[in-house]
Amino acid sequence: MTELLSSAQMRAIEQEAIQSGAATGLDLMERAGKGVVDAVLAAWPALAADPHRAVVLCGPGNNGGDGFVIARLLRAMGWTVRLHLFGDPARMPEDARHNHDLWAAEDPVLALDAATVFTGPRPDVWIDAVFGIGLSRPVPGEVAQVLDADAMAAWEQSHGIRRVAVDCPSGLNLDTGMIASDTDAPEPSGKAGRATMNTVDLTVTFHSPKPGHYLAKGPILCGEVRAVDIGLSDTAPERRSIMEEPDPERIRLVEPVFRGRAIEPRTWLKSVMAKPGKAGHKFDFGHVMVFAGGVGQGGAGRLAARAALRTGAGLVTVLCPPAALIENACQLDAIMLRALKEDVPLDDVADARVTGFCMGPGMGVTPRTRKLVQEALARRAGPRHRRDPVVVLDADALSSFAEDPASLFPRTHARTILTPHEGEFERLFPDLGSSQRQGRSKVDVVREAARRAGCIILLKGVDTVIANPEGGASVHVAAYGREAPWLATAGAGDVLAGMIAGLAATQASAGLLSVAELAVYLHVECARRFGPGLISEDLPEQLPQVFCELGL
Ligand SMILES: NC(=O)C1=CN([C@@H]2O[C@H](COP(=O)(O)OP(=O)(O)OC[C@H]3O[C@@H](n4cnc5c(N)ncnc54)[C@H](OP(=O)(O)O)[C@@H]3O)[C@@H](O)[C@H]2O)[C@@H](O)CC1
Ligand SMILES: Nc1ncnc2c1ncn2[C@@H]1O[C@H](COP(=O)(O)OP(=O)(O)O)[C@@H](O)[C@H]1O
Ligand SMILES: [K+]
Repeated sequence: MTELLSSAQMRAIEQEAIQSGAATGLDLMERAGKGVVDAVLAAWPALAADPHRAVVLCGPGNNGGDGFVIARLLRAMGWTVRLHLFGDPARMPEDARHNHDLWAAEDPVLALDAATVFTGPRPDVWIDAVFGIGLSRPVPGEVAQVLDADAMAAWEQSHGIRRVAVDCPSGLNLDTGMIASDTDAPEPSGKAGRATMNTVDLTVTFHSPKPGHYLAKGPILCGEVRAVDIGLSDTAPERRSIMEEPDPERIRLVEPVFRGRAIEPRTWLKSVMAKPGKAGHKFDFGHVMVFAGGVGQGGAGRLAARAALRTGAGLVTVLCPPAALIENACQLDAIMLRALKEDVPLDDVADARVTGFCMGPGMGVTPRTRKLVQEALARRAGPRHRRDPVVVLDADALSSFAEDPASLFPRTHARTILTPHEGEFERLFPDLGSSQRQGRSKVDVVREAARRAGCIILLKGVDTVIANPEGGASVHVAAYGREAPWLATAGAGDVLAGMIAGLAATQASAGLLSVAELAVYLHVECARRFGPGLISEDLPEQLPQVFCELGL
C-alpha cells in the first residue's frame, strides 16, 4: 500500500528536512522542478530529441516557484518558453522569488490572463504551476478562464498540447479531491462552478501522492500521476507487514505495493486469505450465512452467497422465509438453504460453527430485519474460533436503522463492517452525507462515521473509502488504468458484501479492514476481466480466473 500524505504531513516532512539541515528549501524546489522536467521527458521521449515550445503558468507561492525552475531548465535545453505569472513577485516566498529573479533576469514575465496566454503561439507542453497544496480558496476568475477546458479546446484545436500539472491541476484540493468552488461560492468574476476545469495528461507530485489525487474529482482531472523523489526521508515507522492495520495518522492506497515497491499480487492475497497453502476441511474455512428476502426478493442474497462461496468460505447457507424456499431451491446447488420462520430466533438455525453473517441485500426494510441484525451482532465466537463472527451489513440491513441509527451503534463491534453506498450512508449519518460535507473529504467523514459506529465502514463509489474506529483509513480507486464503469450495475454491491463475508469468515489472520481492502480490489479486478456487458451474476464467476491471474 502506498501511504497518501495530507498537505500538513507533506509540509511537516519538508520542514523537518530543512530544519535538520538535510536540504534547503531551494534544493527541494530545484529537485522538484527537475523532477517535473524528467517526468515530462520520460512520458514523451520524443520531446528530448530537439527543442520544443512550452507555456509555463506560475502562481504566487512555491508551486509557482517550481514553475520558474521548470521554465529555466527547459530554457537551458534550448526550448522556447513563454512564462505567465499570477500575483506580485515582491510578495512571493523567498525561494520562489529567487527562482523568479533568475528567470526574469533574462526573459519576460507575462501576465496570466486569457488575452495574453491565448494570443501566444501554441506550445508543445503546457505546465500548470499556479497553485499546489497551498490553495486556500476558489481559483480567481482570471486564472479560471485560462484553466478552462473549453478555452483550452478552442485554442488547442488539433495541435496536441501535452498538459502537465505541478503537484495538481490548479484548483484541485489535494486533501479532498474537490474543486474549491464545489463547496464554496465561486468568485464573482469566476466561471460558474468551474465545472469545465481543464484536465491534464500528467500530474507530477513530490515524494508521495496525496489523497486528492485519488478522491472525488482527482482521478478525472489528473491524467497520470507520477510521484518523484526529491530526497525527503519519511521518519514515520514503517509497517512491518502488508496485512497490518493502517497507521491512524495516514491514509493508504489499496494496491499491490509495499514499502514503495510493486509486489506480486499473490504475496498480498496469500497474506490476507486463509485458504491458499493451508490444509483443512470445509469447517476450517468458515460458514457464512446470507439472509435472502421473501418471494421474488431472493436474487440479491443469492448473489452475495455465490460471492461468499467463491471467495473461499467452506460453507455458505442462504436463509430465507419459508415461502421463498422453493424459489431458492430451484436456483442453488453448492449453496445450502434453510427456512427461517418469522418468529424463530437466529440461534435456532445458526450453530457455533457459523463464522460470518451477510445481511441486507434484498432483506427488506422491516422490523424483522432489524431484529435479525441485532441477533447476529450479539453472537460471539464459538469454542473452536478465536474471533467473533464477522457481520457484514449492507443495503436493507442499514436502511432498516435509518429512523434510529443510534440503536445500531451500541451493538456493532470490531468484527462488524457496514458497506453503504452514498444514499445509505446519508441515512445513517445525515450530517456526514454528500450534501453536507462542506469541504470535508470522503476520508474525513468515513473516519468520523467509523468512530461513531465503533466498527469498520466501507463507503462505496468509484473512490471507495474504508475506515476503522481508530482512524485507520484506506482509499481504493477504480481509475488510472483500473476503470470499471461496468460495475455500475444492479447487484454489484451485493456481490461485494458477499465477497467480504466470504473472505473474512475463513478466519484468516488478517484484520477485517485488510480483508475489505482486498475484497474491493478483487471486485474491480473481476469487473475489469469480464469487461463490457458485465452483469452482477458474472462477478463471482470471474473470481477463479482472477485468482489464477493474480498468481494463486
Ligand atoms: N511541501 C514540500 O515539500 C514541497 C513543496 N513544493 C511546492 O510548493 C507547493 C506549495 O507551495 P505553497 O505552500 O507556497 O502553496 P501554493 O500552492 O504555491 O499556493 C500558495 C499561494 O497561492 C495563494 N493562493 C492560494 N489560493 C489562492 C486563490 N484561490 N487565489 C489566489 N491566491 C491563492 C496563496 O495566497 P494566500 O492564501 O497566502 O493569500 C499563496 O500565495 C507545492 O504544491 C509544491 O509545488 C516543492 O517546491 C518541493 C517541496
Ligand atoms: N463507475 C464505477 N466504477 C467503479 N466501481 C463502481 C462504479 N459504479 C459502481 N461501482 C461499484 O459497484 C458497487 C455498487 O454497489 P451498490 O451501489 O450497493 O449497488 P447495488 O445496491 O445495486 O448492489 C459498489 O461496490 C461500487 O463501488
Ligand atoms: K499546479
